Amino acid sequence: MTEMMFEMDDMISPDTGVSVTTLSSSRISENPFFSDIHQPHVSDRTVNQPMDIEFAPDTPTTVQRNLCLDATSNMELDLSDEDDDEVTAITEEQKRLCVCASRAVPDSTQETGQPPSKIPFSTTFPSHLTPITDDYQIATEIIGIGESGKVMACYLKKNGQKFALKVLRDGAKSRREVQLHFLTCNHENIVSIIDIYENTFDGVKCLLVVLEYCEGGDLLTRFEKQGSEPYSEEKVAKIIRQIGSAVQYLHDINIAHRDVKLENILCTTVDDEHCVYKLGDFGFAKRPERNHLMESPCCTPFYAPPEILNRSSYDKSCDMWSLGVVMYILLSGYPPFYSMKGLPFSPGMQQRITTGLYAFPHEEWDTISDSTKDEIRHLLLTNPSERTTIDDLMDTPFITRQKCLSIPYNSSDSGLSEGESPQPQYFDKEHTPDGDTVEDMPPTIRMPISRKSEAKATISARTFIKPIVKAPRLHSIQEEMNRALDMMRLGDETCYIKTLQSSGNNLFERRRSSNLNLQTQA
Ligand SMILES: Nc1ncnc2c1ncn2[C@@H]1O[C@H](COP(=O)(O)OP(=O)(O)OP(=O)(O)O)[C@@H](O)[C@H]1O
Repeated sequence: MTEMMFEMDDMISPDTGVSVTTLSSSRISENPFFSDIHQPHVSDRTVNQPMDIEFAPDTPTTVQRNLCLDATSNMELDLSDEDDDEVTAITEEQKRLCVCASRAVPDSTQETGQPPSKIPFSTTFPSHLTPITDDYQIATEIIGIGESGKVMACYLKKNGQKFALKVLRDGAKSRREVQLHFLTCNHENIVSIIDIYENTFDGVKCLLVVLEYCEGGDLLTRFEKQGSEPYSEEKVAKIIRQIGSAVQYLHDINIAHRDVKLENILCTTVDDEHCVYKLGDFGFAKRPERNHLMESPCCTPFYAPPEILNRSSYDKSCDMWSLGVVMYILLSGYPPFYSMKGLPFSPGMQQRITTGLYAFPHEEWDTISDSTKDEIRHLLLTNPSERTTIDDLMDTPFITRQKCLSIPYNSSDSGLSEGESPQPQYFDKEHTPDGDTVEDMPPTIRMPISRKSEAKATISARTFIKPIVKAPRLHSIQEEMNRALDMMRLGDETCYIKTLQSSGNNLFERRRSSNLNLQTQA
């Protein structure tokens, strides 16, 4: 863990003083954080006037369209990884943005559909410079907490419709997040951006992103609420089909999301049957330069592919690995790679990820069809060039559901004859992952098979999970990991460095108080 680096979040968590407890929406009040709102200090910039939005309650994209058509404020970005030829005159960009936002948006009740046609790139996004409180009432209700802070509820004053509000500290990284999210959010399986505001609080410039509210919450919370009981293959196929459609759309226009995980999959409703799954949080999204591989470390360790942990160059296929991890978790209730000691990350876990060593333990996986397990194997291939591409995945029977899933388990998969239990094999010293003792390593199954060498692949029985070692519950690890990430996130761009006074650093506090004591004694 100590060797890993993650991108710094140059976002802030506005200290609203509001309790993290979710409050009932009936207790809406102006959030104190926003009561002190004032105009940005850049006075020579064209300022958006409050828009006269004709609001259609069930179609948030109408607001987006109106926002776009009304937009007069576009910020040019100077992102080092952007191609020069994409920086065009603001008015031209604006026109193109308006065209893209005015497109008919597919009916969100459809499970999947044709993604909108390709959209042009831009280095700008339309934003309001007026106080958000002109148009929205900010509630004290916290609807989610992430690395960048709280996501709050807000209500459009005109009609009381509920939205989610994400507050980002203004900076190159958050502008990239908003830009890439804005450009892609017309896809029905990507969370829609409704409005963007640029406001300043206590001298800190912020981007306030109003998002469509997904009342079903994030998939991790939802999954765990029902006890992390594995979902059926059909249900997982539905989720992967929809999120895969979003990823396909992103990859088509050369954007890697780089943080596909259960927390970033949002559910439009609490009702399973009508739920549409949407990809959110573009905090790590990146468009690699043409013919260039990405290098900046990113991702969340659970979902991070070997090439990221090894700090090698990587491409969009990192999203495919993460999709494989999502699929695995939803079908079993635990992640394929985890620390034997319940830690958020360990050298042993890193070694298993980099060598692609994971199991399909019988208890949960015997009832899962071989073809589905094969899809996971092809997603969790350590060699990114052999990994299933999104186009391949969207064509598989698992997604298209053209073939029957219930293929009986074949014990020969694990190299065992019928009725025979897997015999523990142990890593030799060379292969023992650091941080996990040899005793921690038993029964299992098989290494992922390269699609290219599939025909002649010998299935090696490898061992790594002791039957009694229960996969840790996701949330407890997640919380621990978030704490670790909070301390560790470093980026290739802007860093937000706390002052010594606000750092809460124990050593600093001790030295300061001993220094004070010395001064007092003197
Ligand atoms: N549009 C939305 N509707 C409902 N809940 C949302 C919405 N957006 C975010 N949330 C909730 O807030 C949480 C954090 O949101 P998000 O992932 O965007 O923030 P983040 O700070 O970028 O998180 P991360 O820790 O993944 O970097 C989500 O996991 C989800 O529970």
